Amino acid sequence: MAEEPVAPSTPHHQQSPPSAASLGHNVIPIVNKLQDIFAQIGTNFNPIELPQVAVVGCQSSGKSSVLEALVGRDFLPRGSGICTRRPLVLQLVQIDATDEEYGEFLHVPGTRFYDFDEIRREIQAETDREAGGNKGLSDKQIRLKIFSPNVLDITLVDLPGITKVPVGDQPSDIESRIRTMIMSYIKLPTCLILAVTPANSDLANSDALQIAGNADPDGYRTIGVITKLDIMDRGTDARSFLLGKVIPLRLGYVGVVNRSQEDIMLNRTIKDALVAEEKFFRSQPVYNDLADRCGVPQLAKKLNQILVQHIKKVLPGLKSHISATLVSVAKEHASFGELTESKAGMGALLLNILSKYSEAFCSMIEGNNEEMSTSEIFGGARIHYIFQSLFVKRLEEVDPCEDLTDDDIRTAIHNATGPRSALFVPDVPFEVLIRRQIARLLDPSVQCARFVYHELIKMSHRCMVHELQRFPVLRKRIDDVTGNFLRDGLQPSETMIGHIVEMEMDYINSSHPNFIGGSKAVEIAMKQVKSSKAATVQKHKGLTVCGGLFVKTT
Ligand SMILES: Nc1nc2c(ncn2[C@@H]2O[C@H](COP(=O)(O)OP(=O)(O)OP(=O)(O)O)[C@@H](O)[C@H]2O)c(=O)[nH]1
Repeated sequence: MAEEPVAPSTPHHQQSPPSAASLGHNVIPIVNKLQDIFAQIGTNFNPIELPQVAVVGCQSSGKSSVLEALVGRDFLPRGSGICTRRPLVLQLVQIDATDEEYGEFLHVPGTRFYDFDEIRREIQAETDREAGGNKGLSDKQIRLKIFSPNVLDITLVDLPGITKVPVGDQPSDIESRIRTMIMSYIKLPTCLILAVTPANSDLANSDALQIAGNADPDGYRTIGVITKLDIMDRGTDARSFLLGKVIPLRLGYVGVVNRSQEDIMLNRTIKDALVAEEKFFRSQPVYNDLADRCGVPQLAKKLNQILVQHIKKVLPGLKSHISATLVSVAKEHASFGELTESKAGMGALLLNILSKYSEAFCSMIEGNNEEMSTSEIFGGARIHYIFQSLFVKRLEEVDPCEDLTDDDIRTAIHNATGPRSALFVPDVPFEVLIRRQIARLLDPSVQCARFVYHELIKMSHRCMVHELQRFPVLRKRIDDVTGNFLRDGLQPSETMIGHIVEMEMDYINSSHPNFIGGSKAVEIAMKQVKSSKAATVQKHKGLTVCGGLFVKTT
């Protein structure tokens, strides 16, 4: 049966139960509102990280009991054996005082659990589903949200207790697995650690304080919680421990008395338990002057104060961060122009964007671009540069005699003249040799076409007008269409370049002014013969003399 929602009761020697409002701090509601807004707009912008509180300790030390007392509701599986077998991430959300409290599991979306016994059963069932029914453990979280007027907005994490001896389905390395799981939560700098140690154990050798010390060596975020003060050995007390004389902690200790197993079996409510706790501390003179370190309400107050301090610390930075973001978002919003709902308006907007894109492309090619850059050549000027500087230079670098040795020429002449000896190069071997050289023009020409293609793609990206930032799908589509269009043009261009080079190879233009042949060639060759340098092939002052034919090479 669900209990009445209660706030922790007020011991006579303690202050009122803490709540965001009662402490008079209005920062928590402000931050909650902010969190709600950011959650609603579904942005990744997380301006503030509220601390989460992880409860650590050895098995059955009373971790779940402490959490329940803080929430003021009875909803966690508790008992003498291992109970918490999966991390339970409990998000507490404060709602209006008039609203009914309820819980919601992430794994059962859309279902509100108004009955807190039902919540406990679901935690048990979900634990069994993942970790099995035989004391097995799993590090897969159960996420539960509790909406209540009596809670502070904070995230609490109930973790499996440290145990050393494996039982049931637990693996042999259970201790190290649990420690690793605990560490993964408490190592976060925004995680407050409630290190729970039962008073009826050896306090000085507390596993909880030891693991908390590993994660938080300076002790800035560890609060020591001593449970089970009611069942300590007669004649012993935890006074010196609560005073921090045994193991000092910056944030100090709080002693609490939770419900015993018998209380739970007798269905004692948390409200009753808080009254009993108050009575206990009142009846123990040894704790009388430690009012600020005893009782669940004090623990809640301490947590609240730390939360407020944390928010106060981050608030100035948060304020300037939000103001700066606001200015830049407003600017961005203004640049997007008017919103339009009608189909006609959308069509006009689309047309407008597309015309702006094509205008930008044209002006980039034509060169009358307004945002003229002085640091780099781009657009039409860059294409001109590719043709005039890069392409021409590459063509000039092609050596017409490369890989054409005297022996190649001599062999070609011999093969062409058969048994006769030859003075001049016959047409056929000349054409064979020269064709091979002309083919060398193909690579630089195709490369020039590819440079132009890449430049056009770059220009297309530069032309993505600012309005397009708002429409990523349209931007991608334009990019795809332009890319495909240019790619479709590149293939035929390369084919055409290949054809032009082939045409040059098929028809050797001997009428070119730079071509030296016929009677002029004979005349030069005769002079060579006369000067007894009758080599059939000779390179001389930029002229390659091939038998009777001379080709200008520079
Ligand atoms: N007498 C007394 N019993 C307590 C106190 N705190 C917890 N218990 C009992 O100790 C047992 C274990 O408590 P839990 O709150 O389940 O402990 P836990 O640390 O969450 O246990 P695991 O999650 O299984 O590690 C329960 O039977 C509680 O009723 C306390 O302050 N006094």
